[in-house]
Amino acid sequence: MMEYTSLPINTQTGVLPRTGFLEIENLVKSYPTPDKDNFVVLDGVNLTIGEDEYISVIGHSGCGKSTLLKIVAGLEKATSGSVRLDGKEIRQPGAERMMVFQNYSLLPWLTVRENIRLAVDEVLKNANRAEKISIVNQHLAMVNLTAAADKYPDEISGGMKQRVGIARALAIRPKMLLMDEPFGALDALTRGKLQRQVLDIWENNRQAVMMITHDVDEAIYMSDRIVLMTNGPAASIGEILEVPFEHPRDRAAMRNSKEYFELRNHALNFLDRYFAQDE
Ligand SMILES: Nc1ncnc2c1ncn2[C@@H]1O[C@H](COP(=O)(O)OP(=O)(O)OP(=O)(O)O)[C@@H](O)[C@H]1O
Repeated sequence: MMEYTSLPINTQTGVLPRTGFLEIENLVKSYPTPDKDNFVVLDGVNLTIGEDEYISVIGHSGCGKSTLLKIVAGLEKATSGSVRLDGKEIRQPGAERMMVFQNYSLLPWLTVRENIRLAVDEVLKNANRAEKISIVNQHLAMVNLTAAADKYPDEISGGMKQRVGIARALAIRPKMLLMDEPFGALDALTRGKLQRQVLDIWENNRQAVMMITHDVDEAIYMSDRIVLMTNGPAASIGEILEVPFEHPRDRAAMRNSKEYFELRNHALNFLDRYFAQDE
């Protein structure tokens, strides 16, 4: 069994001195309210993500995690500040950033294969028919859905639907994967299997990932860094934790290490502290 040694917890905030692929600078997001005051959701978020880095974002409900992800996806506009991908300002959705939602968002009148094919047709316009078929088949196999390819979404389980969503996102070869609680609706066993599957795919084909989760164990198991958000309104980044385990990770060995225990407690204490302020 792989063993992990104990290292000091490394916490950071703000913009990090690493190669920036996604660069979020002084991001502010507010919504107008009827009484003319603005409701400030995010206030001064600074974050840099590398092109092959897996980042998790954790924070209490309503602190603005989904809002942050939607701004990176181009589905929401920042009130001020800037968000750049590969040096270019993000102003709208784009095929280089694919989103995976918690509630699957599959088209119910299309089969599993057709749901993936639709995205491929829309984005990979220069690929010929044979190439498209091959890409769809390859991604069906990647998430173990070849046998279910011709079923409709209401004929498959929640875990399978989420795998279709992930295959669809990956099939168009995005530079960045944005996932909003992708495993949140799944039972523990299915969640564990799908986490491993997503990690396998990512380890073989690294890309930038930003994943929202409420689960500290999931964040430690999957990501390179964990972004801990302060409570809203006017939330920002409280701490960023470096996860010191090499990929591929052995979940059981990791869980038995002192370092895992310390990191987990550090994150939970952070969340408890902010939760206590709320009460
Ligand atoms: N379109 C909108 N208009 C006004 N307020 C909004 C809008 N969208 C989100 N908000 C508010 O912004 C805040 C942050 O919402 P967001 O969904 O980003 O939080 P979250 O951290 O993802 O929450 P959860 O963990 O519960 O999903 C909430 O108070 C929400 O009510």
